[in-house]
Amino acid sequence: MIVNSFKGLCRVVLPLYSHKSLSTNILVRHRAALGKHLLGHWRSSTSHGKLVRNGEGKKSVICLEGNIASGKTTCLEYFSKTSDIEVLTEPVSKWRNVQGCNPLGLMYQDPTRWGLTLQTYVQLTMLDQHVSPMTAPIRMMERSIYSAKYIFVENLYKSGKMPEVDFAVLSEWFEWIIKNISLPVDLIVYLQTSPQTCHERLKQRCREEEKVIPLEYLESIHNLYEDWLIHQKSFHVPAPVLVIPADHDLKKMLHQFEENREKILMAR
Ligand SMILES: Nc1ncnc2c1ncn2[C@@H]1O[C@H](COP(=O)(O)OP(=O)(O)O)[C@@H](O)[C@H]1O
Ligand SMILES: Cc1cn([C@H]2C[C@H](O)[C@@H](COP(=O)(O)O)O2)c(=O)[nH]c1=O
Repeated sequence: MIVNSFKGLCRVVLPLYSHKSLSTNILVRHRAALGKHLLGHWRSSTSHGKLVRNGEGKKSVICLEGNIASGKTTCLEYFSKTSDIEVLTEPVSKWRNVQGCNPLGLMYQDPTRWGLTLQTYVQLTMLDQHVSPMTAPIRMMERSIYSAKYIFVENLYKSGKMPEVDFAVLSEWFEWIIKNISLPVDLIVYLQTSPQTCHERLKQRCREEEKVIPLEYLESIHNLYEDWLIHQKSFHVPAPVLVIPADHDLKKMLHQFEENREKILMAR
């Protein structure tokens, strides 16, 4: 639901639900099942039964979303120069090398066999980022555990490349996590591109594993993003959405990032 038009090229889209109501009153459940190390970063509160990171209420978390090669890393690089912001880029290097194995490369070679393997590891590493203690008042992170599930797992499943049983196992894991652990997001910034633009940028970036990606794959990812964040008709949207059209050249993109600096950094 679009509730606000912004000067220039951006819009804010409100979520169907607000995460705030879910995350303000929470308590630690399943405490016994958790290691000492993890609990060191957590506190208990009063209801809803979720784990909460210490100091969570005072800080803001912005997730940067967009198709593959839409310019997310470039955007994060720009904001990383701002003081009081912690930038978490996607842990792609881990996805390309876990104990000497490359689940990202394996997935692109044989999605039906390796989709579950990659997505299990993506889910773990994204969760690790969401729950890691914040080192600055504002955190900007690349994608989220939500897009890993609502976009990439969904795409594998919908395209017939992920077996039903793999999808069911991943879905139950995901549902358990979001039910039991508070993963607050205050704003989603969506870099909206055409799949064609991403295809061009992807070829230019030339990541070895991604050489097999056809335009149709980027079109599917694009449509899932649009249904989730623009039409808001597929899955729960955990925060308001700021849309930044991102087909433009670098100079114009940097200008737009600057124009939107306050809207992005004042999220909360
Ligand atoms: N506005 C832009 N115009 C042209 N090329 C861009 C632009 N933004 C990023 N790029 C280039 O496109 C490629 C993908 O950008 P990147 O920031 O890595 O995207 P993402 O992190 O979303 O995958 C990189 O080679 C980057 O230098
Ligand atoms: C979150 C997520 C990502 N991937 C893949 C898609 C790309 O090949 C890389 C991420 O690179 P980007 O330039 O930052 O988009 O990882 C995936 O297959 N599954 C996922 O859940």
